[in-house]
Amino acid sequence: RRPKGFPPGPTPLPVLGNLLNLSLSNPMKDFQRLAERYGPVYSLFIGPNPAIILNGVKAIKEALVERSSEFSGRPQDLLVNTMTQGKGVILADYGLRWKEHRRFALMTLRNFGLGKQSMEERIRAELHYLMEPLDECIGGTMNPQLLFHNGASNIICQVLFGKRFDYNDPFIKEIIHLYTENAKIANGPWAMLYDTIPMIRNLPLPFTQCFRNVARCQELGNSLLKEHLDTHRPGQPRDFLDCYLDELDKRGDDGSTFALDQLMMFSLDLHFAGTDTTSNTLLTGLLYLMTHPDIQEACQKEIDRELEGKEQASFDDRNHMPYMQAVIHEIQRVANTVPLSVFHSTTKDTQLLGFSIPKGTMVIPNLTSVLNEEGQWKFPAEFNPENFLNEKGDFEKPEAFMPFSTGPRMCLGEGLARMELFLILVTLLRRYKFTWPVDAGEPDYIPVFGVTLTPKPYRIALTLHPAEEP
Ligand code: HEM
Repeated sequence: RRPKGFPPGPTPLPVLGNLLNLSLSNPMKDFQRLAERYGPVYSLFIGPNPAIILNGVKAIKEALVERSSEFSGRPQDLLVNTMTQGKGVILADYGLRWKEHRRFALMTLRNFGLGKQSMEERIRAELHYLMEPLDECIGGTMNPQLLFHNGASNIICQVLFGKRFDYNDPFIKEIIHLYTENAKIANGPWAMLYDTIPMIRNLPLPFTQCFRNVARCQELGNSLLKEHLDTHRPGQPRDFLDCYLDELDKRGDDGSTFALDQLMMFSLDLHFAGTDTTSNTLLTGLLYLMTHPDIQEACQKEIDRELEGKEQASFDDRNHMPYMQAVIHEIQRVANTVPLSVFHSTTKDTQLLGFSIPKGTMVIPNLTSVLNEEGQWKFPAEFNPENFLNEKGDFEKPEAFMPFSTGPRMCLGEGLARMELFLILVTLLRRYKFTWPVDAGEPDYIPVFGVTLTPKPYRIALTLHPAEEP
């Protein structure tokens, strides 16, 4: 039964709640249909537990920004919580552990490579490796599926663990496979069943695969941690792991939330979040650029003009490349990489758009609804950089651009992700011309659903961009 004053929604069934109102494999269309019927804030029952779904920029901003302290919790009783064993930062509830770890992550990432200069160097160095397999394919075709995962993973790996891995190294191959599989399981049909029907949780059903995957990620990560524990010199941090070990020394037992048993899941959180997001955005970008050659050419014209005589692109170049900026933002808008954000929960009894929302209610910010919202975009249903250009051709970012979410829980890797997207796309478009292979049939833009949206596998055909031809 809905609490008094709670947002409306379809009638729940005993035990199953509103499970039958949603497609288990991809509920996105159902979420949209229900918003059309019940309005921007409506409710569903995940088994016995009430949840609210926020749609559109007004509802999401009012909750996550204006009432941020009331809407910045995380649910603690889902499959993903069992997966991460209550550790790490992404799923930490609103409170001291989250606050201390988020602040530490932002500060350390900034000092340790997210500081503009050195991070740019790392991304450029990785680009060199990223372009090797592409160079080998000039005049032919290839599937770029793993390439961007490898690149993005290595960039964050260097910050966290102080090293990069060859793209054929068993570590990177296995960990990326485990991450991508878990990103699909975590929002998939078995996760919905696990969250809805607590009595099935101890049964040997397919969701147990994600627990085995996490255990294996930890095993892989622990060997890196052990190396660090053996070689760490206090006060001389080489990377994120060392910084955390220093922090542990510094804090002793001052009652803080820092603890050695937090460190592995914390690092895996950052590694996973930094891998499966940027890479899927890049994959979507390439898909759209190949199938919109006029947009690709307009990018290349601006790149050739603005970078003329420069050996390589720098992140500051974006300030005089409005078209490229608009294209990258449009890629992020259509990629909609984290379609339902990460679920939030209310930290106390609160109000939203006239509804009463009790403490502990699960909150699903439907970012998809904002990135496609009628009235917020000039061309919500097209791939069109004009969405980010004003009549003078200057870059302009509408307030509905929130692929990183908004409020205090907003993505903490935004700075890194934006730098990666700009430097990688500009460098690749400067060197190559990407085309849709003639024998590839019609492009399929409908992504595979999960915590992250992933384009279906496709091939690219590439030649050297004319300016790069010998
Ligand atoms: C295009 C790339 C990316 C997109 C679209 C993206 C999107 C998001 C979204 C939607 C959230 C949920 C925010 C919320 O709960 O309201 C999030 C959280 C998070 N992201 Fe990202 N992200 C990206 C890249 C990265 C990178 C590169 C990192 C690595 C440093 C990262 C680390 C995190 C972390 C740690 C959180 C949890 C923050 C918290 O709970 O306080 N993300 N991201």
